[in-house]
This record gives sequence, structure tokens and C-alpha cells, in this order.
Amino acid sequence: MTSPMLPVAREVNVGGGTWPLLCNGNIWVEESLVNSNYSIALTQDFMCTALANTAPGQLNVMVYDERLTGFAAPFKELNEGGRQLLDILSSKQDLALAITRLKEQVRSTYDMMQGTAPTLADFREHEDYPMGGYTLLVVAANYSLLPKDIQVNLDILATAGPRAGVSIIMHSLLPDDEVMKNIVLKPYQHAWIPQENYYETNANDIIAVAHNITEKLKDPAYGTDSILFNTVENLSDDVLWQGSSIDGVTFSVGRYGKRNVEITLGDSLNQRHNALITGAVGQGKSNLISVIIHSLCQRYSPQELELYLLDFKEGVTLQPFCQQADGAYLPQARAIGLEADREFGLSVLEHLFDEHRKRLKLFKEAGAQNIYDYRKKTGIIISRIVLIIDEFQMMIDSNDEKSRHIASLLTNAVRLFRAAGIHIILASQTIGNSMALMGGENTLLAQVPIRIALKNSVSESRATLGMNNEAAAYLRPHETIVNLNYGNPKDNDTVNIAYAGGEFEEQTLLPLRRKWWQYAINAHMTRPPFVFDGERDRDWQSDASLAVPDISGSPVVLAGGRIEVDSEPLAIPLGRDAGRNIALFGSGEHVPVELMGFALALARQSKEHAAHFVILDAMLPDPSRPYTCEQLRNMLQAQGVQVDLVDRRHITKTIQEIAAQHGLNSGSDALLPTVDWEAAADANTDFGADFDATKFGLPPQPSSDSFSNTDTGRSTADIAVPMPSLDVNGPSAPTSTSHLGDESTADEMETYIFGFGLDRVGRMPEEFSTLCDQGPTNGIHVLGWWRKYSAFEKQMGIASDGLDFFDARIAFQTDQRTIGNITGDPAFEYTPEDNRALAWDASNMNEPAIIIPYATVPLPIAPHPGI
Ligand SMILES: Nc1ncnc2c1ncn2[C@@H]1O[C@H](COP(=O)(O)OP(=O)(O)OP(=O)(O)O)[C@@H](O)[C@H]1O
Repeated sequence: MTSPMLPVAREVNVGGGTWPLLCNGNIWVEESLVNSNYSIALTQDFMCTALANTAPGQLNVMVYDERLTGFAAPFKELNEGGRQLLDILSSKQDLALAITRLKEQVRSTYDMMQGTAPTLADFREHEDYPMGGYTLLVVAANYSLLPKDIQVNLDILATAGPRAGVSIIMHSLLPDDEVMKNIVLKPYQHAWIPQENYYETNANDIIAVAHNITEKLKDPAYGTDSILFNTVENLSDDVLWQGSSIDGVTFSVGRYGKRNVEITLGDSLNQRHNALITGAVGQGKSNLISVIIHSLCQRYSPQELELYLLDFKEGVTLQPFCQQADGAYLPQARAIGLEADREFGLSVLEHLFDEHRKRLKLFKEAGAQNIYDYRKKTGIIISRIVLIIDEFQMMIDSNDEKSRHIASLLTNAVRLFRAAGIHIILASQTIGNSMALMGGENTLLAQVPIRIALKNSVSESRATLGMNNEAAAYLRPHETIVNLNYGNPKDNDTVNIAYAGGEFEEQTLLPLRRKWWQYAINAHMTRPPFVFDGERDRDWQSDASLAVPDISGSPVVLAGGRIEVDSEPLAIPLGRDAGRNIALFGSGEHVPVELMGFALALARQSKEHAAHFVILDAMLPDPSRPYTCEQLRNMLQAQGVQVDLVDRRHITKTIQEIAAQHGLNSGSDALLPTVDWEAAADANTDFGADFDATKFGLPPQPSSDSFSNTDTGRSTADIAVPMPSLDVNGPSAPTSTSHLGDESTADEMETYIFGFGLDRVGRMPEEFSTLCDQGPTNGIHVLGWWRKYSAFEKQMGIASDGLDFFDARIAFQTDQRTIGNITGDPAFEYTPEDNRALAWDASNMNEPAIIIPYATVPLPIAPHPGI
């Protein structure tokens, strides 16, 4: 099959004559002093004919129009289809740079052809593939008046360029000097057509040709010059996992001429340990990352290679490597961050710094310098680790302390990790800004010799490859500059990137990944990667099984997901130590959900009737709220724990009663009945029978039969309605329905007080702070939510620092003052976000941590009041 991209205007028919052009020569259109329009039209005609006779998209045109005649204007349409096929050089400096670049292109094309064909067109025909590209440089200026260095370079290009696909159309007066004229004209065909023989092409014809090219480029036949991944990577079983990573890991990128292009990380001879990939949106960066991952994973087993994959943009690139519905996952992947955020990026870096330390210690013990040495000496296999970070600049381009910290870690990582066999591939659309943040190119980039630059702007090309290397600005889609020498322009290779997407991905790569997974499972060499999805809501239910007492037997609540590799949810133990209360601050829908999750976690761990749950509901009635305290009460009750729901009006008295019951009241003598138990019971009698608690990871609720369980002699009302365990008649009077004494002694009984929206409790009794202070050692824990810190302060009383009673504090959407207070650092940097909270358990954590709080708990959705 002959590729439709191969036709090229080796000759052009203009004005009745045939002129050699692409791959064959250059043309000098002599400028006419008498009829300048005519010579301009002639130049346009050559350009237009060259374009019309070359496959769409294969010819780039560069124009230097010194006298601003505007002859390139009708060709502008060439750039309409998203491809920059026309490049206007607006100054002598631009012209000089373009000539330098074209010389590089010529050199690189000769390299690619390796002397196997006389011209680029012959080489392409032989390969039946459009390698490299053609360029027509049109210079409309007085040659003799151009700076000497430009003249010299133009002469070189005119001589060496055509065979490599670079031709010149010189639109100029001839040099006056006859000797000079002969020398200069040598590489050109002197085009001079008597005007009477010439039928001028008009602007509309040119526009039509340009338009036709952009239209054709929409046709996939001209748009996809894919080199399928399996043509550069052997995907057969014979080579599967045959690679040893002892002296580095090698992956394929694509084709450069006849050669498959491979890159090795960890190559200690050339000190190539890290790589940088850049490319504008849509130029194929995601595809390239996929090519790299598949190539590595076909070559190296999970024993030889571990991958840490982070994607900081919204996207699906890494999704196929996570665990799929059928259980399969990429066995070499250890951690994957989808829509990762800075905290997770930071935690991955910290995790790898730990790994680096561990490895160096191991090496030292074995008297080895580095991973290669260690493996050689001991014969023990230690994997290479490759960390790939897509859009890495998002970790470091906020102007704050955390960004600076991450930038400095990253800079150290690329410098230090090599000895431990940890390599980093950084990818980005735009790095200009990030490099400045990282202290300029001398810090980070100095450690990254491998530069892979997909098409991008001139400035991004320079940022990636170096100030004098703009080659990436002139690439075609799916081509990349691979430069293994810190961006030195002499080492640019223009590589056609292999394609790992579309149907090929579905039909070949998906089954291949499954095969890898099966092999790894059979060989017991894998476990699913830790997957962090920064945008996904956290569901309490999926963590419920982890709500188990800690090592000392204290019940724990789950506060949410930690943003760390291999982390379990943050568990806050509520043992009988001073300070074991939890304060939640701020607003947002997550806060009551979080508090409900606490209650469900505690219910899960409470022996039946060994805990007493008191829900203080001071929230404003809000029909739009997805969960209500009534639902929570019902759910808890269905677990057989004692639960009292107290509305706002009765909170003050309830607190006084609890304090009095435990001998913690601060002297109030009037303890009046405060809870309207009858009303509460009425509101609740229809709940429970058809609710399957086990579905939610909670202990089974008593069956409807057991509501009249004769064994215990309890009545339905004992369990199905709220239990007024509080002694409404005074501390000493027995209560008919209390379970105290049923199965637990009062001493074993834990009391959990959940305060929802406590700001709205107008008159908090002073017993409240006494309870917070002395409760935990007596088995009473307060888990309260205040929107405003000032309300909390007020309720704690002026004499004490209430926060001392709350070891655990969690901030949601709140202000800097609250953050400063709960962390004890007024300047603590934290910007509240929707799906995040800042949590600190002062007795169990060194420092506050950002968590993903729960967004959903398994409460049955209640019909809204009034519906
Ligand atoms: N080497 C290639 N050969 C053929 N088609 C390709 C190649 N690389 C990418 N493509 C196609 O080009 C399109 C853009 O590719 P890709 O998504 O990889 O770009 P990107 O630079 O990652 O874009 P973005 O940053 O916007 O996600 C896709 O449709 C992809 O299938």
C-alpha cells in the first residue's frame, strides 16, 4: 500500500517551463525593477504549485518578506486547520534563526536516512512512510544587502538542503558582480519567464489551493500517520518480562527513519536518569505516556519495575491501569493518582524519599554504591522505580510555601534518587513558568538530560530544549524531538511517536494488560496499586470495615481519607483519656455527614447497650439537607444502642442532666425534665423493620421478631423508640426504660454526645465545658460541630482554653483565625477546599493533615418534612 502522504513536488510546471524543486533544487526568481508585481506573482506561483503538488500537510512554507509586499497573505489559510504550515519570519533575526534551524533539520534528515537513499523523497518512498518533512524557504529581499552570515548560511542551505527536503525560493535582484552572480546562483535555477508567456495566478487561486490543503487534512487518511505501537515494540510472549533492570530500564518511543527509538533511564555511562516531556494540548503527550508505560511493562516484570503514576489534570490516561471491574490492574503500578492534588504528589515524593533512604541503607550494609552495584554483589533483585508525573507544574506553580517545598523536594529527587534506582519522568504542557519557580534551568533541568519535546510554542520549545533550540515549534502532530543531550540542537532527533490509542488499545493493549495481570497473580508478585482520586467523594461505607477498636481497645471514629500512598483512613481513637473529644469547625455539607459517620463508626464498635448516644440537634431545619438527625437516631437505634435525640430547646437541660448523672455538674441544683421523649418516640415508631443494617457494614439490627424478644423480656418500645436513658426525675431516681445495668455496668458504659450546629445553642450551661474537660476520663466524649470558632470559645467559658479539651480538631470551610487556633500556628498555610478538611489529633499526630472527609454515609434517605 502506498501512503497518500508521499507525493511531493520534485518539479513544478510554471509559465510553460518545468523547474526542479523539492529534493531537486532551488529557484531564484529575479526581481523585476520595472514590474515588481509580476515577479511577485511568479514567486507566488512557484509556491502555490509546490503546495498543490505535494501531499497535504507535508510541506511547510517559511516566508521572509523584507519589503512587506504582502505576497504571503493569500497563503494564510494554510494555518486555518490547526496546523502551522505557514511561518512568517518578520525580521532578519527571525530569518537567521530559521536558517539555523533548517540547517539542523537538514543534518537530522541526513542522519535519519543514513545514506540509504539519495533524497528524502526516495527514502520516504522506500519506507512507504512520510518520515521527516519538506520545507520551502521563500526569501524576498535583496540578497546582496543581507548580512554576510545570513548569505553564507543561505548558500550552505541552498547547496545541502534540497536532497534533505529543504528548498529555497529566492526572490531577489541578482548580484551586480558577474563573478559573484555565477557563484551565488550555482545552487539555484534562475527563473525568468518573459511576461508575455506567463498567465498570472490570482489570489483566489492561491486561497483555493491553501483551503483545499486544510480541508484535506481533516480527512483521517492524511491526518493519521500512525506508527502502531506493536511495530516498535515486540509484544510477543517470547520477550515478555525478559528484561533485567539491573543497569536501567529501556522503553520505546517511536521511529526515527529506519530506527526504532528507545530511551534508557538509569544508564550510568551517560548519566541519563530522568526525562522531561513537553507538548501543547492535543499534540499526543498522553499517548506518548501510554507508549512509555506499555513498553516498560512488556519488558520488565513487577519484580524488576515499579511504577508510580500521577496525573494532575482531569483525564483518563491512567484509568486503564487502575483496578478494573474484572479485577485486572497494571501489576507494575504501585500507586496511581488520578486528578491528583499537591498533597498526594507531596506524599508520593515523601514516600519515595523514604524508599530512597531505605535502599541506601541496604546498599551501605552490603558495601555497595548504588543499585547496580548492590544487585551485582548480592544477586538480590531490587526493582527500578519510575515515577511519571503528568502536568507536574501543577504541583509547584502556586506561590506558597507548599509549592516551594514540593519544588525543592523534586529538585533534590532528580539529583539524589538515581543511585537508588528511582527515576522520574516529568511531563507538562507548559514549563516556562515552573522552571523559574524551581530556580531556573540550572537546578531541575540540569539533572534531566533526556528532553522529549512534542509540538509547542517557540517559547515552550526553548524552555524545554534550551534557548537556542526552537525545533519543537516546527514539528508536525505526533512527531517529537528526542534530545538526549540536555537540548543541544545538534542532538535533536525528529521522531514519529508510536500510537497506542483507539482500536489498537482496545484490541491489543487491553488484552495484553490483562495477560500481565494474570501472570503476576499466578506468580504471586503483585497487589493492586494504591489509587488516589482527588475528585471522588469519599464514602464512609467503603471504609466501614476499618472502624475497629485500636490496639489498646479504644473505639475509633474514621475522619476520612488520608492523602498518602498506602494510607488507611484517619482513625481517631476515643479512649478514656483526658482530651478525647472531637471538635469540628466551619461550614459545608460535609460536616454533619462527618459527624454522622463518627456515630456510625462508634455504633459498629459498641456492644449492644454498652454505649449511650446523645444527639444534640441544634441545626436549622433545612429541607434540602440530604441527611437528618432523625435518620441518624433511627439508624443507631436499629443497632440496639441507646440513643436520645435532643432538640435545640432541650439541649441545655440535657447537658446538665448528663453532667449530674456522672457527678460532673458544677453545682446547678435545678435539674428539670427536659427531653420530650413522648414526642420523639412518636416521630420514630415506623422505622427499623425493613432496614438492613448489614448492608451498611453495621451489626445486624434485631429482626422485627426480636423487637418483642422474649428472651430479654424487652418490649418493642424498649428498642424501637428512643430510650430516655437520662434520668429526668433526678440523678438518683431509677428510670424504667434505661438499659444501664442490662448488660453493662455504668462504669463500662460509654456516652457519646454528638453536637450538631452547637453555635445555635443560645445558653450553653457551664457544665458543658466541665463535661468536655472531665468527661473523657469518665467515658463521656463530646463530638461537636461549631460553624464559628467564636461560638465555641464562648461556650467553653472565658476561664479555660477550651481547645485543651479537644485533642482532635477538624476544620472544614473556615477562616484563617480558626485554622490558626486549631493548629496553634496563626500563620499556618491552609486554603479550605470543598472536598477537603484539615484534621489534627494533637495526641496522635505530629502535625495537621489534609484529609478527604466523608461525603456520604449509609443513612436511609428520609422523606423531607412536609413532602
Ligand atoms: N502517535 C500518534 N499517532 C496517531 N495519533 C495520535 C498519536 N498520538 C496521539 N494521537 C491522537 O491525537 C489525539 C491527541 O492525543 P493525546 O490525547 O495523546 O494528546 P495530549 O497532548 O495528551 O492532549 P491533552 O494534553 O489535551 O490531553 C488523540 O486523538 C490521539 O489518539
